[in-house]
Amino acid sequence: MAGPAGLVSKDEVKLLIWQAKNVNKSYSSRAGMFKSRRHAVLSDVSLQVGEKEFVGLVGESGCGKSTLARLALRLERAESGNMYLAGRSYADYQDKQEFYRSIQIMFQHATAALNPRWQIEQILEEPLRYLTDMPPAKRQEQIREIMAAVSLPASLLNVKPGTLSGGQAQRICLARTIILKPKFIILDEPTSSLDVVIQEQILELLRKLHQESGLAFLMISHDLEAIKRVAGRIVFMHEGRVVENVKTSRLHQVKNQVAKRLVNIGIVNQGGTK
Ligand SMILES: Nc1ncnc2c1ncn2[C@@H]1O[C@H](COP(=O)(O)OP(=O)(O)OP(=O)(O)O)[C@@H](O)[C@H]1O
Repeated sequence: MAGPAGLVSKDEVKLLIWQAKNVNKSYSSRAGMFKSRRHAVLSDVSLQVGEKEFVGLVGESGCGKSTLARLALRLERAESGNMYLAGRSYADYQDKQEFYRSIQIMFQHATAALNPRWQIEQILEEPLRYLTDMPPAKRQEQIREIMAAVSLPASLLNVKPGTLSGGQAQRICLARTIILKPKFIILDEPTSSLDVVIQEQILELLRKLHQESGLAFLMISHDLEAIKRVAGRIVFMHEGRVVENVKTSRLHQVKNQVAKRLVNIGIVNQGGTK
């Protein structure tokens, strides 16, 4: 059984891949013409992801999920607290390349970031070229391997993103996220912009990738039903705090009232609970 506050059970997970410990983050907002006020977005957030785990992070819009993801990727700094990747504090990663080889994120609307002028092959090669010393022949091999892993034909390598279907484009984004074989992968709303049929296919693909690769994933979503399909453990956030942490098979046992409501409703909409 999962423990409190987003932490894994020591009986079930031996090695932690990623950890946020007592993280706090706030932003300034205008309060009148000359004043600004700080409001807390993350309050004392602790969350752990173990080796080979697939963890879901669910909560209402604005509760701080994406902020946590941006902090995890070092795109912003926390005011206090610590984060750890593969047992090392973020402060110990002086080498940016080493850090970003170990952790990758797929953002919501990732397909919009696919360079329309590049062929798919160039798009997939870019992280290998800049973050590894891999020779060209090995890069080609890796690209073909990753296309097979996301169930796309190698013939698509020569086309540009504009010719792809929505589902194919999402698979390419996923391929680019995992091509470096990072230790830890964050997926921020990976299916929310897709229609139901494609959503289903991408969730199935994620399940397959997780099973076959044994990598650790954290999937952020409003959609508890989608998270239930892929995650072994689910962490609930509410107003910047982790309020519940439970194995997916024991969702019926959640105690926190907010989490209970979300479990009963199933889906959290952009504007709050349905
Ligand atoms: N750069 C920023 N400056 C000021 N406020 C911000 C900034 N980024 C996020 N916020 C605020 O922080 C809160 C949390 O935002 P965040 O995007 O992390 O929530 P979320 O749970 O991911 O929401 P959603 O599911 O809608 O993406 C919101 O109130 C948001 O307006």
